[in-house]
Amino acid sequence: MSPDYGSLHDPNAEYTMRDLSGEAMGLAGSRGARDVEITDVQTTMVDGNFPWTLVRVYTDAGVTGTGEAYWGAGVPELIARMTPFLLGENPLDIDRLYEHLIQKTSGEGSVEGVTVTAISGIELALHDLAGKLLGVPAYQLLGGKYRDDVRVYCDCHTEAEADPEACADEAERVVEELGYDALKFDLDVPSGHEKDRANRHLRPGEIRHKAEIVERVTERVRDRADVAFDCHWTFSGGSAKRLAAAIEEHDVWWLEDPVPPENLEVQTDVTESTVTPIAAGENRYRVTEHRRLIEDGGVDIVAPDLPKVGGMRETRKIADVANQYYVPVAMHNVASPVGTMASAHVGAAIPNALAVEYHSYELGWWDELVEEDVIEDGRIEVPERPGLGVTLDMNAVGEHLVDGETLFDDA
Ligand SMILES: O=C(O)[C@H](O)[C@@H](O)[C@H](O)[C@H](O)CO
Repeated sequence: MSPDYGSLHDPNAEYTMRDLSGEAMGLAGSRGARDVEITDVQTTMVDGNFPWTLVRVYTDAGVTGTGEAYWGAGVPELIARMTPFLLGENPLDIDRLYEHLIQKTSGEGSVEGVTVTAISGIELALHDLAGKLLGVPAYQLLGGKYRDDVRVYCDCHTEAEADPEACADEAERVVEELGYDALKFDLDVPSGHEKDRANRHLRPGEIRHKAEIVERVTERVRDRADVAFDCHWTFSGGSAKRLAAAIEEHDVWWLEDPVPPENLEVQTDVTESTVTPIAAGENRYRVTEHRRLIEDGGVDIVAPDLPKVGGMRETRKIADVANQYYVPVAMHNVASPVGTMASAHVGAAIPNALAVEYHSYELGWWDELVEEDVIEDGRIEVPERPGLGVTLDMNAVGEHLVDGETLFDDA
C-alpha cells in the first residue's frame, strides 16, 4: 500500500493569523443563486508527452470545473493537502481562494515551485467553474477580449536534431503540412564539438554549428514563419552573448533561456548585449519573480507557463507588469488541451500576447482528449462556451491514464 501523503500537513497552516477563509473573512451567504460551495477536488494524470495533471473542482450546484497543473512530482499530493482549505468555499472568489492557498501553504514553499504549480491547477479549474456558473467564457472573467483567436507556435523536433538541414526540412514540413506560421527549435543540441558538457562554455565550433541551424531554418521558411530557438538554461553568460551576437544577422523571433534562471544580473547582461530578442520565464513563479525579471530589463519577451506560474489571473497580472515596460508575452506551454485553452483565454484578454506554445505535435492523440476543436491552422479561436470551453472526452482520457490512475468521479 502506498503512503497517504495527502493526509500530511503543516501544523502552522491550521492556526495562521492571516486567515482568508470565507468564514474568517466573515463572508455572508448573500449571493442568491451564486451561493455555491466547493464539495471536492480530484486529480487524475494522463500519460501524454508530459504527464498532464488534470484537476477537477466539484460543487453542490452539480457543476464542476476542470483545470490542469504543469507536470511534476508531488503535484497531486499537494492538491490533496490543499483540498480541506477549499471545502465549503464559494468557488467564485477566485482571487481570494488563490491568496488563501498561497498563505496556507507558505510553510510548504508557496513562493515558487511545485506548491505554486499545484495552486495553478486549482486556479485554472476555478476559472472553468466560475465561467460555467456565470454562463460566460473564461476570457470574460479576465476583462474581455483583445482578439478572437490566438496565434500558436509549434515546438518542433527531428530525430537528427543536430543536423541543420534536417531541422530546415522539418520546419518546411510543419509550415506546409501542418499549417503553422510560428515555430520553435531546440538549440541546446550536441554538435560533436563538445569537450566538456558540464562547464556551460561554448567552443567556437559549437557556436558555428548553432548559428548554422539558425541560418538554415530561418532561411528555409523566410516570409512563411517566425522561428524561435530554445536553449534550456544551458550556457554561461559569455557564451550566451557570443551565441546571441552570432545569430543577430538572421531573422530570429527570439532566443529562449540561453542562461540559467537563478542569476538576474547575468540574464540582464545577456539581454542588454544583443539585438537578438531574448525570452525567459517558464522557470519563474508568480508575478513577483516576473516583475523583477521585467523591471531589470532581463527579457525582451516574457514567457510564463500558466499552469505552473500561478494560473490565469497571475499570468494576467504578469502581462500587466510586462505591458508597463512594453514587453510582449509568449506563453510557454506543454499542456494538454485543457491548459492550452486556458492560455488561449489569457492570450485573448491581454493586449501584449504574442503566441501560445504547442508542444505535442508528435503525439498523435493530443486533440482527442477533448470533444471540441482546439488548434486549427496554427491558431486557437477562443470559444464563446462557458468556462474554458473544452469538454474532456472521458473515453480518450481513460485510454491514456497513467498506470494506476483512476478517472474523475461523476459530478
Ligand atoms: O520551451 C519549451 O518548450 C520547454 O523548454 C520544453 O522544451 C521543456 O522540455 C519543458 O519545459 C521541460 O523542461
